[in-house]
Amino acid sequence: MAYIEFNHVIKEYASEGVAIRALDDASFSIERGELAVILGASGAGKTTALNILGGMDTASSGDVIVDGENISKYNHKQLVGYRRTDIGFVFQFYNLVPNLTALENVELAAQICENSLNAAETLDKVGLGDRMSNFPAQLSGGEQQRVSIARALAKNPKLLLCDEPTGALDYNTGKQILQLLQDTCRREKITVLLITHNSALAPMADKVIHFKSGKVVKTARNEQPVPIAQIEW
Ligand SMILES: Nc1ncnc2c1ncn2[C@@H]1O[C@H](COP(=O)(O)OP(=O)(O)OP(=O)(O)O)[C@@H](O)[C@H]1O
Repeated sequence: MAYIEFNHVIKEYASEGVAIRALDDASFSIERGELAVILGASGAGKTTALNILGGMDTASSGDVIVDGENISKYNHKQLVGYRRTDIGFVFQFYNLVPNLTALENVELAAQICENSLNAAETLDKVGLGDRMSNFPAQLSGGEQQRVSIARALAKNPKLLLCDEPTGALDYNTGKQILQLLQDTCRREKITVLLITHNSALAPMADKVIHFKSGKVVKTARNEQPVPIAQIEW
């Protein structure tokens, strides 16, 4: 069994009496410690898949296995615990608490987990060791995204889920953030799943999962993933 298995997942939303199938029998797997990229056009179902994997949404049918646990069978309380301790989230917008410093933002997340990492050390690892006492408004977009990555990592999660993490950043800053995520995956041996609509990023991943119209239409493995610095788009 793979570390993550998304098996025949269907997700339907009811919208004004009409059923919208956001996921239509989608299946993929990811091994522990892999960097996986989900590619697909707008509306393909990428965010829906990520939200289900992160316990923020539930499947209409199908199984979602994470580290041997079938999270699709979890009740509300179990999902709360799963989101709190097992999953680190990084979003396009950083969602930092504006009146807390970088350090306090990371500490806040670490406090809700049992096996959390030291907040200051984690900020140091993402390159912000000298900006810990700054408030979000005093940091650039790229620096704020580093804080949000540190906040996710400080939870010491099983899985880091990133939804378009460079969507609000310029080309070079975005590249640095992707490099950080790639390096973190390798160095910390953490499983990372990244959503993007930029197909040029495919070579950075161990595994590439292509979504189209709610289905996984192709998965590919890169035997030798390419460092982000060598990818241009
Ligand atoms: N809560 C919801 N209620 C109704 N429809 C939804 C809901 N969430 C998603 N959908 C629909 O499901 C489909 C897949 O959406 P999803 O956000 O997963 O796509 P995506 O690939 O992440 O797109 P994007 O790249 O634009 O974010 C879309 O048609 C969307 O409108």
